[in-house]
Amino acid sequence: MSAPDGRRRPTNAEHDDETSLDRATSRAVRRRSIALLGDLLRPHARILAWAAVLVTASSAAQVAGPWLVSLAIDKALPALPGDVGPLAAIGGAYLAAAVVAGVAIGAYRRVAARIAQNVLLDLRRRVFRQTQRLSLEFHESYTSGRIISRQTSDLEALRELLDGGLVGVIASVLVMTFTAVGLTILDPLSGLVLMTGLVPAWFLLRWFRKHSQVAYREQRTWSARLIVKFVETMTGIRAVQAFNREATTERDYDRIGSAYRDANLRIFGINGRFAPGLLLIGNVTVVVALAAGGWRVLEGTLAVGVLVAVLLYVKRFFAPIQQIAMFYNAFQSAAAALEKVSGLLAEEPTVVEPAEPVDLPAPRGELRLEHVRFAYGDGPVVLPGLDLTIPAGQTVALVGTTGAGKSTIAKLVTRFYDATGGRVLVDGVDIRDIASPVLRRNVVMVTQESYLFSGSVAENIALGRPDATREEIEAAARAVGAHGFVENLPDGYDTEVNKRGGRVSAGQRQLLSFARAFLADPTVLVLDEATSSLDLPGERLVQRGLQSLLADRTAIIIAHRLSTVEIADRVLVLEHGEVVEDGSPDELVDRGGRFAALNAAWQDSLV
Ligand SMILES: Nc1ncnc2c1ncn2[C@@H]1O[C@H](COP(=O)(O)OP(=O)(O)OP(=O)(O)O)[C@@H](O)[C@H]1O
Repeated sequence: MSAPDGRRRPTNAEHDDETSLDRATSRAVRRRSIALLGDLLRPHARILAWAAVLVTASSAAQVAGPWLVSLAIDKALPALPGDVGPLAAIGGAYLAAAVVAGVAIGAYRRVAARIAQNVLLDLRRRVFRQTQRLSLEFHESYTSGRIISRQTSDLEALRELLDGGLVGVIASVLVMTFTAVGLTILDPLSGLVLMTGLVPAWFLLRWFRKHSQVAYREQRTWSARLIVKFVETMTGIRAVQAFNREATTERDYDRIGSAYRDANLRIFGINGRFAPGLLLIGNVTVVVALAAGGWRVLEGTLAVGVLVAVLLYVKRFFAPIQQIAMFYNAFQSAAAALEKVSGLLAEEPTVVEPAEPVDLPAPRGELRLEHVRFAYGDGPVVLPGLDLTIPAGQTVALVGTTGAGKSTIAKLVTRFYDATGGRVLVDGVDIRDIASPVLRRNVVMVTQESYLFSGSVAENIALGRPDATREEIEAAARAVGAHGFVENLPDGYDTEVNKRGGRVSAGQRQLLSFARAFLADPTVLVLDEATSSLDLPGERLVQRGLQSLLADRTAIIIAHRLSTVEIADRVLVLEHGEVVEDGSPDELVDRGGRFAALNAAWQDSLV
């Protein structure tokens, strides 16, 4: 991300890959997660309040049970057999409490599940929208595997948290609180025993928190790396197989997989000590409460019924701790996931929309670069200061050694990146002042890979202008010479690409992307020509398509073929980000400089 001075600011998603953060960063990351959570829950405030009422009612009703049992033992049983009234009343109250508790908890679970699912959907949408919104700079540094793991495994961890426990755990925590309060009111001394049991439990919890936080971050980081490695290998499978890299990539994958396994084992190790430790503390507390209470019953200072209620309360207090401990795992994992997702969501596009956009009412397509300076992030300067004017309608071919900065110029003119210094102007307007929909309509980039989306051929062409009619789509295909082969596909324009029968060759793919650009009809076209060599008829076809595409518009072509350079009005030879030769192809050949040499080499390669 570039600050106004051109230096790089740290990004929010930058800490993604670290397992231990310093205290301040850790706090900032947590604050960011909590803010996101608040933001997600805010629209559900009213229904959340309703859920809180339901769960509170259910917990209070549950806590009444042991107290009613103590009343039955100490008050109602001694009145028998003469007076069955108290026992019947207590029995009735017990039943009523059970019904209230059951109905309220059922309703609470349904309401809470609906909130959880809506929050998840909202988060999924936000992640998707955000990844589409972020600038190319972000995508070039944040690998697609990492984005995939944000959208898949991180959201899955949050789903597990919300589906698999949070709702129950909130109810359990409330029951525990009510139980502790109820017990203390019933018999303060036993309340004290319970509180004493909580002291070692609290220390154990602190130990667990400290260790598991690091372990869970580590687990998620390795899991993301595993996905990155897999996605990278699969997207580059051709290169992997062509260069015999299978064994090396497998070794790398194994190494990451082992680290992931070790991270998981560490978590199990921590849990293996935490859960039994808590259980032990709970049971010891029950024994102490029983011993102390039993002693007082013998002394005659405690009623038997109250002792029974005390034991029921203490047991009930510790019972959900196991569940909460297990839940803590899901919580840790989800908290780590939320940290990463919130980092992605907090990321701002580096290419900023203008506050007061300037329109281009009658675009002509004149391009001007004024002292354009550029460097990627903290990297070396790619363009030291480029001055260039391209009159409307001119076709300019950019040639030059690899790394000279040709693609960089293309990315600056199309505003996928902003220049670090200087300005890029279209018809005299700084492109930073043009709203992106207007800019994208007028300046279109056709990239090397000519990406085809799943869908029909017609749909792929219509990407250039979604409201185009079938006639316009076919006219565009005809104009660039794609109509012939499209008609020969099994279902013509309705053939699904990327499916059996819909496979298109590299040249045909380029023609489709030309048709797409033709339909979009931009004033300025930037074309990164594919380097893949086509057979001669294929090349001629593409060349003819290109010529019709270029007519009547300004074009910058990163040229890799002689035939392309020949149809250009002007050739710019670039070296280390500077124009070293500028002229028509014929002039440059006559001048006998670098272009002449390149041209000779191209001519040679044809014979
Ligand atoms: N996303 C990026 N992040 C950092 N550096 C980059 C990035 N893209 C390109 N560069 C660097 O910028 C310089 C210019 O690259 P550019 O892609 O513009 O060259 P090019 O002339 O188009 O080369 P080629 O013909 O090989 O495509 C190179 O040194 C390259 O390493």
